[in-house]
Amino acid sequence: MRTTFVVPDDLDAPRRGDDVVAPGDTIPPHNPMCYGCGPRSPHGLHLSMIAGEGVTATGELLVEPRFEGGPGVIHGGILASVFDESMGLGLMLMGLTAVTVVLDIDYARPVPIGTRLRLDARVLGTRRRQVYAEATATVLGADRAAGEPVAGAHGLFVIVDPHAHFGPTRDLGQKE
Ligand SMILES: CCCCCCCCCCCCCC(=O)SCCNC(=O)CCNC(=O)[C@H](O)C(C)(C)COP(=O)(O)OP(=O)(O)OC[C@H]1O[C@@H](n2cnc3c(N)ncnc32)[C@H](O)[C@@H]1OP(=O)(O)O
Repeated sequence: MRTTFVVPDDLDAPRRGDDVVAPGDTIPPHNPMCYGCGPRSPHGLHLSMIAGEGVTATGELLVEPRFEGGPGVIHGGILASVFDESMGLGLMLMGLTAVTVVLDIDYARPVPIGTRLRLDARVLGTRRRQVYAEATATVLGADRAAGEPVAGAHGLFVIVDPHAHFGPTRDLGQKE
């Protein structure tokens, strides 16, 4: 993957939260109406991620026709949303709330509609309130050389107090 995103080399190791789902279990959506993971979001991605060991998560995404950008391929903004959400869900394994402040995407190959992608997300480490994460997308069931990623992402998230952060906007949220 090629990127200009700089991951500091002095990060603290990520620590899994005490009261989070076990490896192999589905990470619950943080908001039922979330565009990325919410099961009740009418036009959302409905992304679901499975907890791995440590602070890692995996998922799958079928590139549906509604995700089209250029003729026959996924829209780059959709893929950015997929990465944002997959890293965000992985980060929840730390048992905290954090929001994205920087999202960096490497669109390495065009991704055709109908492709089934495997998503791998991993928290790299923390520095004070900052949390660094990365994710990759590889094509499932294809003969693409040795599972080379078709896209990758880095994210910088900042830990927030959810009540203070979402308090002023919570009433604007769509109700279930
Ligand atoms: C209830 C449950 C809800 C769950 C929700 C989500 C979970 C899952 C989500 C799922 C996925 C979807 C996710 C989504 O889509 S999240 C939606 C998109 N993101 C946002 O809306 C975030 C908007 N930004 C903010 O609200 C503020 O900037 C926050 C609150 C984040 C920080 O403002 P605050 O005034 O509080 O703090 P600070 O400014 O002192 O900064 C603090 C630290 O952060 C560092 N910093 C800040 N910005 C940058 C930057 N650009 N590059 C590098 N570093 C940056 C800064 O240097 C400092 O570092 P340090 O000096 O401490 O070292």
